[in-house]
Amino acid sequence: MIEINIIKPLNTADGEINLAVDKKIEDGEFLTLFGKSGSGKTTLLRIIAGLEVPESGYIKVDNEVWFDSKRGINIPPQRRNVGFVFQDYALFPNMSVEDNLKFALQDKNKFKKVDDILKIMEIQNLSKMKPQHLSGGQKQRVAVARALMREPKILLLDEPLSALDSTMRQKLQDELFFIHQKFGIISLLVSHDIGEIFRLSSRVFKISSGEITHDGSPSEVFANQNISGKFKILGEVLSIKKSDILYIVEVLAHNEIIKVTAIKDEIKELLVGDKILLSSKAFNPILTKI
Ligand SMILES: Nc1ncnc2c1ncn2[C@@H]1O[C@H](COP(=O)(O)OP(=O)(O)OP(=O)(O)O)[C@@H](O)[C@H]1O
Repeated sequence: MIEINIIKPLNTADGEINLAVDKKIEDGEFLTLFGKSGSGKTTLLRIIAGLEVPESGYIKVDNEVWFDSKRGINIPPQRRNVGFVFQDYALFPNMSVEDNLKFALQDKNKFKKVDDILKIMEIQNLSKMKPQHLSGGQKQRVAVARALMREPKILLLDEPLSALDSTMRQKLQDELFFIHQKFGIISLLVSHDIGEIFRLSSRVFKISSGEITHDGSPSEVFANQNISGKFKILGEVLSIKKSDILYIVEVLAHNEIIKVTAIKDEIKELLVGDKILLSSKAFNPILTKI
């Protein structure tokens, strides 16, 4: 279990805000941090990894104190049992895949583990290759493999899949979920992709200006529980155009563009780029084999 109660002032484009978090994260949780750019998501991961120091508070993991401002405790990053995966892979370009993984090992007698992890991630065939010859999906698999080398208690995933195309993204989502289950790791993911969040997370923190405003399951955090629609689909607003007394909203959902008519009240707070839930009460689906 992670117990975190910290405050850290952040200098943002909108002035100084306080990143203030007081939460417990249980073993086995797959937690996603969701929120606007600059709300403090990456900083929270970096604080847990020991790469940023809070102004005050404490972080305990399984009753081991990693940080306590009052007691002057701040365990360095290399002694915190975390694996970190970034969007840009951060692999050593001049080292082979195998050497990238070996580098992460503290105990050099454990080289056999490299083979085990290569096998689990299905990248044995890449072991002698250098990162520049790998595709984005392969690089990210290597980055996840490297993060697993020290058997982390916590896996910190900072938008790890956002540079990948949707097919590769879904494949790696499945793999991240498999790893999470297999190793019994607490996974903390930063993601802007609502589909991804629903697929992976057991719990979501919605962060706004440094504060966790919502904490719950994906459907509790995103879906309006009062909607009793028979059919629901997540989408993103592409455009909002006025047409006589109505508005036409173009929504991207599962790579399809859907045009929806809306009244003024419905589009009042809607902006292009907003994630939305599209639902219908009277719905008669037609099944077609493809
Ligand atoms: N050590 C620091 N001291 C003060 N301010 C910081 C520090 N680190 C980051 N910030 C500021 O805090 C704000 C939040 O940054 P952070 O990277 O955590 O946001 P984010 O929610 O991850 O955004 P994005 O989705 O764009 O990655 C930014 O405005 C950043 O400049």
